[in-house]
Amino acid sequence: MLLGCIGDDFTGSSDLGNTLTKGGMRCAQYVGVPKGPAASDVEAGIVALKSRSIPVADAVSLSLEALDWLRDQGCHQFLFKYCSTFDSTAEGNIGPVAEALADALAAEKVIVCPAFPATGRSVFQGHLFVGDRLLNESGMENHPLTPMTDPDIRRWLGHQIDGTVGHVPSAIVAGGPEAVREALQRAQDSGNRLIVADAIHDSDLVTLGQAADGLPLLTGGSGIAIGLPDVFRNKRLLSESGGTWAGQTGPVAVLSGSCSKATRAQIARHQASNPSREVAADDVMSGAATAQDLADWALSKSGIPLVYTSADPSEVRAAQDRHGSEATATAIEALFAETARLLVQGGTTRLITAGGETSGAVVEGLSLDRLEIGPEIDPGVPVMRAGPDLVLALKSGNFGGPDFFAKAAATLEGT
Ligand SMILES: Nc1ncnc2c1ncn2[C@@H]1O[C@H](COP(=O)(O)OP(=O)(O)OP(=O)(O)O)[C@@H](O)[C@H]1O
Ligand SMILES: O=C(O)[C@@H](O)C(=O)CO
Repeated sequence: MLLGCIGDDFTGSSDLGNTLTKGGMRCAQYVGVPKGPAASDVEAGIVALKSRSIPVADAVSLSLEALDWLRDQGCHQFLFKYCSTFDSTAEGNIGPVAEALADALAAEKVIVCPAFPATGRSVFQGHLFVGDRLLNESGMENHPLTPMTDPDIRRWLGHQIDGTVGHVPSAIVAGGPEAVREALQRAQDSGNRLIVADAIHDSDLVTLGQAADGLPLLTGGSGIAIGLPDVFRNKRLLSESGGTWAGQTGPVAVLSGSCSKATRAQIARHQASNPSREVAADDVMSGAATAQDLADWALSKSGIPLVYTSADPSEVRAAQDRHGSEATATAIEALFAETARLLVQGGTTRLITAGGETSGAVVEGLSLDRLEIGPEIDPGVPVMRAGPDLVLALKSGNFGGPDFFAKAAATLEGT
């Protein structure tokens, strides 16, 4: 294994797997820290954690455990993948995890770059944009768990760590890898270890990847990995034998706990021509909504049945005020996990989930341990094989085109 990756959620990890697989690396995604060794042909291993919204100390210890395992597999370079919208609170978890990994690896210069231009995320003057909106005006300010109210990544990260945050501006990134290396050194000389780098285009991310050659730790969205396969390839370290993907026919279902704008628009589009069932947070909390009932309903439907709790920000806030945000999220995630288990037990072979936390709960509920990454459905979302009769698509909240669910079902089938 050449590159050891730690993802702070499951959809984000598959997004990274998509980038590395497209770049030609043989890539495997593990559900949590594996117990045994990796297969010998894996060039990039991604340990997917559900550590984005858990207490800081737990996120740090899980990430260090993942790091130890990846080191044991022989990796010399490591990548901490977080969300391209920098999903975190002022307490963490991105900063504390990045610092703990840097301590463990004696990393002195650590790039921080959430940019993912293919999905409209760019970093300019240390500020994160989603399309033409600053992060805090993009809808992410309403996120149920990690509302992003400050677009200045340097300042937000600064709240999360004890030290100061450096910055490599766009004009320097445009100057190429050597200019970036010099700027990183200057940032380190000024006492900064975590260094936010601007990136607007994929070419900037390629430059950052080249500049990071020899650095033990990189952090970012999946975009930060764009240049890495070529760095390994130029050193003749990649096997170059392509992966094989065979589609899967059989019953399909969609489970959505994502309340993002993109997901809600995809739901509205999908339910116009497919069976759909909305589940209210109150019914989850009271126990009126049961996994058995939802699974039976989906298994009885033709088309691409959709079960969702996705609601608009005012409904989400009202449910959180009534029941508490953590309790609501935990109960909804547990319901989706059990529904997924019953669906697969009932014969579902293609499962599509929307939302990082939701997908994490589902994948853990299904007790999966390793996912093979296949072709891309939409930027940032690949199809994945979880076993001989089960394929998955785990969609990050804000990813995917308007017709994502139908496109995912078809791509999972291999059509
Ligand atoms: N109606 C609702 N009321 C309150 N909370 C909800 C509701 N529906 C879903 N949730 C919770 O909101 C959270 C949504 O997070 P999730 O990560 O699944 O989606 P997302 O944030 O859109 O996706 P991503 O993290 O990939 O951007 C989950 O914990 C989910 O259980
Ligand atoms: O980086 C992203 O935006 C996604 O991979 C993700 O992590 C959202 O959960």
